[in-house]
Amino acid sequence: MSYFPLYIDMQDLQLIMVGGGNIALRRLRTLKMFHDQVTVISPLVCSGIEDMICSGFVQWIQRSYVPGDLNGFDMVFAATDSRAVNHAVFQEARKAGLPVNICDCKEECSFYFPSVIKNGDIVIGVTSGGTDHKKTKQTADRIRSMIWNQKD
Ligand SMILES: C[C@@]1(CC(=O)O)C2=NC(=C\c3[nH]c(c(CCC(=O)O)c3CC(=O)O)Cc3[nH]c(c(CC(=O)O)c3CCC(=O)O)/C=C3\N/C(=C\2)[C@@H](CCC(=O)O)[C@]3(C)CC(=O)O)/[C@H]1CCC(=O)O
Ligand SMILES: NC(=O)c1ccc[n+]([C@@H]2O[C@H](COP(=O)([O-])OP(=O)(O)OC[C@H]3O[C@@H](n4cnc5c(N)ncnc54)[C@H](O)[C@@H]3O)[C@@H](O)[C@H]2O)c1
Repeated sequence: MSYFPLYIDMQDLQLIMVGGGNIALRRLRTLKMFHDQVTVISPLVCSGIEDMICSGFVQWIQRSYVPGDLNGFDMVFAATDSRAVNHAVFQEARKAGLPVNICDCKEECSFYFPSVIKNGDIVIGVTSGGTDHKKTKQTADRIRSMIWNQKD
């Protein structure tokens, strides 16, 4: 069964991203279109995220994740390169009843991260239900070029 595209108001939600590499950066760029601030817990961050720290969009907790870190957050994203860490984040989030997105395991996601096309108030999210990421990206790129001639 396909997933229902739910459009939610994120403004008052406290968002946390565990991990600060390439995938976290790509997702933070998307989240930046919908929120003013995201907390990132990660011992290291890539240079794109350093810029987001400087601009105030990212609040950086510079250390590894430990259980209990999700306290006070409403929505959880995990994008570390460790299956064990991502799984631990999933377990804590599930226990706390928090919506959770885990980048290396679709079975542990309570929602998927879509490819997003945004033009003013118009927002389009594309998913393949986790079956074909390439097709998702291609479809989003086609929509961008067809409708708005907007690349990425
Ligand atoms: C849409 C996009 C959003 C974004 O990431 O921003 C996205 N994946 C993108 C790209 C991408 N993903 C992967 C590669 C590298 C390899 C390859 O090419 O296959 C690339 C290409 C690249 O990175 O360039 C690998 C991968 N992805 C997932 C797993 C785990 C699994 O399947 O269990 C693994 C194996 C990880 C591993 O090896 O450990 C899981 C998920 N990825 C999703 C979203 C969710 C459902 C999306 C849908 O319905 O299609 C879902 C289910 C959950 C989630 O993470 O929310 C983005 C599109 C591009 C864009 O628009 O820019
Ligand atoms: N869903 C997707 O779209 C997609 C696409 C490609 C890859 N992946 C998956 O995403 C994972 C991450 O990829 P990447 O390119 O961002 O890796 P990366 O190496 O660039 O980044 C990993 C980040 O995790 C952080 N980290 C490591 N251990 C941590 C811990 N204990 N606590 C907090 N942070 C920790 C590191 O400091 C680093 O910032 C890959 O291993 C792969 O499984 C997902």
